[in-house]
Amino acid sequence: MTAPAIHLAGVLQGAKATLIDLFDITLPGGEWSVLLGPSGVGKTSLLRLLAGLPCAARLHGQIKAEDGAHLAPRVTMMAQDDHLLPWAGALENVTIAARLRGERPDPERAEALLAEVGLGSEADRRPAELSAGQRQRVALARTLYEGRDIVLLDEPFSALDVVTRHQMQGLAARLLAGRTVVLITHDPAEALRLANHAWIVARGGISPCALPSPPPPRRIDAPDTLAAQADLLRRIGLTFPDKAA
Ligand SMILES: Nc1ncnc2c1ncn2[C@@H]1O[C@H](COP(=O)(O)OP(=O)(O)OP(=O)(O)O)[C@@H](O)[C@H]1O
Repeated sequence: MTAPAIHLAGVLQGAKATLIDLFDITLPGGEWSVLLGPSGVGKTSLLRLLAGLPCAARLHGQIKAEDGAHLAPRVTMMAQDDHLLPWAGALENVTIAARLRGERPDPERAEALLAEVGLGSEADRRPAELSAGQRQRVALARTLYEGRDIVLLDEPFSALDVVTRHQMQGLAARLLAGRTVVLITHDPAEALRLANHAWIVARGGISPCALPSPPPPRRIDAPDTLAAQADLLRRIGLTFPDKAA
């Protein structure tokens, strides 16, 4: 089965007020869709609803795979918190979901993924012995290990230094090619590097953003990428003074 498109439509309702007013979007199958928007607007809530996880917000509307099959069994989500088991080493954490499902783990594949995220020599170290960025890379390896058709990434590279972040973006783009990926980020450069499609999430709804024509992963220093980044920054509310202050 190929990675499906996802249709999301409706109104996202928070505990006290509407979070996102009427939206109707389709996230194309087998490509990266990036969601940007202000803190607290409801991006993580949307991802949790997509994953079938408990959520304080309610969607009055629908989320469905365009191929009609159930979403939840085909989804894996990398949350903002790494959610690593504190008593397990990095390698065990990569295979934890499979083991909880009663599946036989594949340590060679897990080791290869840990090596890909630059942690080949840290396989036995527990989360408390790793830096925040290293923990985030273990969580990325765990997400990649799951091998699902639909991959939800909630600010997956936020704890990484700029060079490691660039490497992990390239790795994720390569290893998740052909999957339906939904990425939340606050980083316009990251959005422009990775997005096939980008959306701005706001109280008034969800609207698409224009992207440069070269396919991702794009060069972050290309002139059209930099111009699109300035446009995106304006759209998410940054104002540029005419002269440097
Ligand atoms: N467990 C919860 N109980 C009650 N309200 C919650 C809970 N989690 C989130 N909220 C509220 O729901 C709203 C949307 O939160 P959500 O985490 O989806 O926003 P977000 O756009 O992902 O923000 P950020 O970019 O800061 O991660 C916020 O107003 C938040 O305060």
